[in-house]
Formats: sequence, structure tokens, C-alpha cells
Amino acid sequence: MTDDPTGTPTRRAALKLLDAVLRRGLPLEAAMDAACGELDRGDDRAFAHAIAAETLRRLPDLDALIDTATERPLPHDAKARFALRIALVQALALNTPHHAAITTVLPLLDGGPRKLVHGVFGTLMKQSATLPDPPRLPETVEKRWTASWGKDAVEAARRSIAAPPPVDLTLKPGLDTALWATRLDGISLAPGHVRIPAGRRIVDLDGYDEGVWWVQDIAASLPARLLASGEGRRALDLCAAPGGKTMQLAANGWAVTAVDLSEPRIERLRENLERTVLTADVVVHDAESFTAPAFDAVLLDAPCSATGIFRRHAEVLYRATPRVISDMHVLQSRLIDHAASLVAPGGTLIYAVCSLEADEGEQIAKGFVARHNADWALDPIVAEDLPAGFAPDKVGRLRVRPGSVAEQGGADGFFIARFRRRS
Ligand SMILES: C[S@@+](CC[C@H](N)C(=O)[O-])C[C@H]1O[C@@H](n2cnc3c(N)ncnc32)[C@H](O)[C@@H]1O
Repeated sequence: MTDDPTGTPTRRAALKLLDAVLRRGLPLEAAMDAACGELDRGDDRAFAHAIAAETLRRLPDLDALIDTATERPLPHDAKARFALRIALVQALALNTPHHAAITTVLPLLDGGPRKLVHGVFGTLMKQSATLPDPPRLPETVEKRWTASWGKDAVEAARRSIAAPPPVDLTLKPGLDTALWATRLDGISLAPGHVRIPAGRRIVDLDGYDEGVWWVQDIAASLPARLLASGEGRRALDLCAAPGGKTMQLAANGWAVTAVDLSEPRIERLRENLERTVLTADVVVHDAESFTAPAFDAVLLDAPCSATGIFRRHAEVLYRATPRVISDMHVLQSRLIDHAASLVAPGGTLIYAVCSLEADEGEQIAKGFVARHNADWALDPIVAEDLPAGFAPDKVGRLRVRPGSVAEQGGADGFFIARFRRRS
């Protein structure tokens, strides 16, 4: 594409990324290699990613602006709409000069409605259009979350999608948390936790090479914190990759078996164990059919819609259709039943999902107890089990919703329940 203006290949990559995410349902990170094949430079790839990620964070507001400036609404999958989203997000959220934002995008419409796109962009710039602060979430998500968690949670979710969230690190046990918070120029919300601002290169940070910490949102660290120290007892981490909870359990004295279906993700788990000098028995297997002698504890971090990680991966809000959520509910019900069959009498089962959908959290916990009432009981989580800022619900399960620890930078959405098998 030698006659493209400078910068157009980056915008073409951003267009391919958005197409992969919004039309083909891929995660943004998974689409990077194929979409950015034309780009040799790391900073061009990073900018293509930034354009796509910012577009996804701002999509409802970008589309609403576009609709104010067209006579008839453009179809949602029209190339002209994709091109306008990319031009507008640069001009209105990424500080790209207006001229550069549009001239680099027009060549993407080879043989298409360039005049229309140029005209709509020009009209909006003349009107000094702006994007609202905080951004809106997709309407269907706002309705669903308002019904489940209330208006304040939706307001908090809007505020928290506005910018990339901070990054949390889990320290190996026995380290001085305050010292590491200072060394990493961060803050701590709990023993063994350090929070640093977004945007730092993780591999350059103090302690990375020595493997004394790993990246893990504070909410994602809570399920393993709900198990006492292992003292050599056996724990099964089901759906374990890339290994955040495996590392917590292994570091806390459990003899861990880590099971995951995905070979590439298990590879990352192995690398993480190697870097942190921790050990686990690692097995590539479907969790639904995995068998072994019963364990003292089983942690099931079930596959889910992942709507709890919307602050980092806004595309989850578009992928989590009602159909996906209901399919996940069915899979999670089967997985929790199988996980329970692997727990020894008197043992503990932890169920966790990084989802903000009650159907994947509260409803799974309720269904499990209803089906297995004779052998199992909820083991209520109490305030003392949790870091400041997190509180169990009235029956003793933990729902981390938007707005939790907001003043300190928030947390991923999560649901966690702990159950005890009767002896
Ligand atoms: C939420 S992620 C797990 C995160 C992990 N527990 C951690 O703390 O790093 C869910 C995982 O479930 C795995 N998975 C999905 N379906 C599975 C199945 N049927 N059996 C085993 N693993 C599965 C995925 O490969 C993915 O790694």
C-alpha cells in the first residue's frame, strides 16, 4: 500500500481489529497478530491497539454522535460507520489533529462512501462535538446491570470504563508489602498486594525477573485468599490457566494440581510457575471429565462471559449476549457439580467467576446448594476473610460490583462462593 498516506496502515489495522471483535466476536488481544501483520513497528501496533480499545470503550457515544449527523442511520456493520468511529475517536479522545484523523481513514473506504464519511466528520467537527464524560455502556448492559445491581453500580461502571484501570500485583507470601509498595511506587490495598498505575512496562519492573510477584487484579486474588494455608494438603485448581490462583495456592503451602483445557494457556501457566519458582502438577484436560483421588480443596474459576473485566477489555460487553450468558450458566452448572465430586468429605469448594451476571454467579451458587443440599452447605464468607473495602452479601457470598474500592482505582467484577462438604 505504498500510496497510502503515512499512518493509514495503522488505521487499517485498527479497522481489522474492530471488525474481528465486533463482527466476528474475537477478543481484541487474540486478533492482534492477524490484524497488525502489515505493521513492523511496535509503536504502530500499540497505536492500532489504542485506537481499537478506545473505540470499544466509547462505542455507544461514538455511534450516537454519528447518528446525529446522518439523515438515515448507517447500518451497524457498515464500513463507513467503522471508518467514522476510528476517525472520531482519534479526534475526540486521542488528541489526533482533526486533519490527520480523517485523511488517514478515508483511504480505508476504497471505492466506498468517502464523501459521506468526510461530510459527517466535517459536520461534527464544525459543531465542536464532544464525547460525554463518563462514557455510556451499551444499552442492553446498562439495563441488565441496573436490574441486578442498581443505578449507582451502573454510574460507577461508566466512570470506571473511561480510562484503563491500574494494575495489581500479588506478592509471594512472607514479603514486606509496604516495602514493595514503595519499591514499585504503588499503593497497597491488602497484605501481599501492590497497585501500580496503568501503562508501565511490566517486564521492566523491580522484582519481575526474580519472580517475587505476578499480575493479578485484587478481586481475582480473593478466591484463593479464602483458603487457609495448605500445609502440604492437596488442592485442585480447575480452569487454572494462566495460573494466578495456582501460584497463590502453591505459594501458600498447597500441593496443587492445575487443570486447564487450553494448551497455549497452560504454556503460559508453566512459564509463570517457572518465573516465580513455584511448583504444581500441571495437566491439560477438560475439567468436566478430569478425575483423580479426592482433594482437600477444589477451586473452580469457571469459564464465563468475563463481563467483570470490562474495564480492561471493553469488547466483553458486546460478546456477552443473553445467549452466551445462558450457555455459560449451563456449562458452569455442569462444571461445579463435577468439581464438587472431586472434593473429599469435610473439604472445601470455591466457585469463582469474573462475571457481573447474576446468572453466572448467585444463580449458580443457589442451584448448587439446592441440588446437593444433603452433602453440601454454603460456608459463609465473613468480613474478616476480606481486605478492607470488600464485604460479603447477607448470606455470605462475595459479589464484587462496579464501585467497589472506587477511590483506590476500583476492582474487576467478580462472584465468589465457598462451600463445605459434609463429613
Ligand atoms: C477465568 S479463566 C481462568 C483464570 C485462572 N484461574 C487464573 O487465575 O489465572 C478460565 C479458564 O478456563 C479454561 N477452560 C474453559 N473451559 C474449560 C474446560 N471445559 N476444562 C478446563 N478448562 C477450561 C480456559 O482455557 C481458561 O483458561
